[in-house]
Amino acid sequence: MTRLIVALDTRDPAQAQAWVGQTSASAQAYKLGLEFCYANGFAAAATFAKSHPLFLDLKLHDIPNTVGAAVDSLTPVAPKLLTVHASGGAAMIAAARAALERRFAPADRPILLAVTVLTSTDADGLRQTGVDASPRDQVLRLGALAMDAGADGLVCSAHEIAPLRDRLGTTPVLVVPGIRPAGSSADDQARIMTPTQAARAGADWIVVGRPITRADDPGAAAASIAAELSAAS
Ligand SMILES: O=c1ccn([C@@H]2O[C@H](COP(=O)(O)O)[C@@H](O)[C@H]2O)c(=O)[nH]1
Repeated sequence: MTRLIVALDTRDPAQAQAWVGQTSASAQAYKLGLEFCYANGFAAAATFAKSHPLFLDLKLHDIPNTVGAAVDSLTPVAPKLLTVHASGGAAMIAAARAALERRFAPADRPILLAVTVLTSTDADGLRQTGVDASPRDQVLRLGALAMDAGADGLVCSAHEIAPLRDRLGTTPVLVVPGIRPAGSSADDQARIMTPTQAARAGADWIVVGRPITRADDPGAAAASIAAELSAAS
């Protein structure tokens, strides 16, 4: 069954808490990322993680020593899921994994996710960064590298779930943003699918922000997405 993570993309803790109150019957976890953590600090994220499963989406990307040390520093937050950028390379991902293993007992260790190609990036966007591969091929390349280096799973778009499963099997935890219910705006996302399509493709988790948080009734929007997921599973 595909589970729902609601992205609490706000700098206002009261707003984040209000969205949690409206969606708690439908969501299995919540994402806090750069906007919330830069505004409120990691103590606020740690407090949040004590009462809700937390996807801490920091997308770490630096030299291996710095990323390993950053992951060490995040120990008090104890998120359920944590992201690094796969394009940081194998040594960086291995350093993040080693830090998590040093700091957590196996049963409590956060799930280490490698972000492959951002869901806001299309083939043109990749080309502008000097990558001539299609998003699909680049996701497969980075996904294999990240899993070999010690990631537990990958962040990808729903378009890449089937090819990733073909290449890497069922081992990677696949976390999928770029989700848009039928008829809703893509916003700045380029590689999108509906909740039903992502669930049918085999996403372990989907991440949904604006289609819920900018809805007139966030609770109803989350409930409708949760209903799609259970009907598709
Ligand atoms: O490739 C990625 C990686 C992370 N995200 C994050 O997911 C949510 C999506 O929000 P929407 O409002 O539903 O577009 C957001 O917090 C991103 O930082 C992503 O979109 N793509």
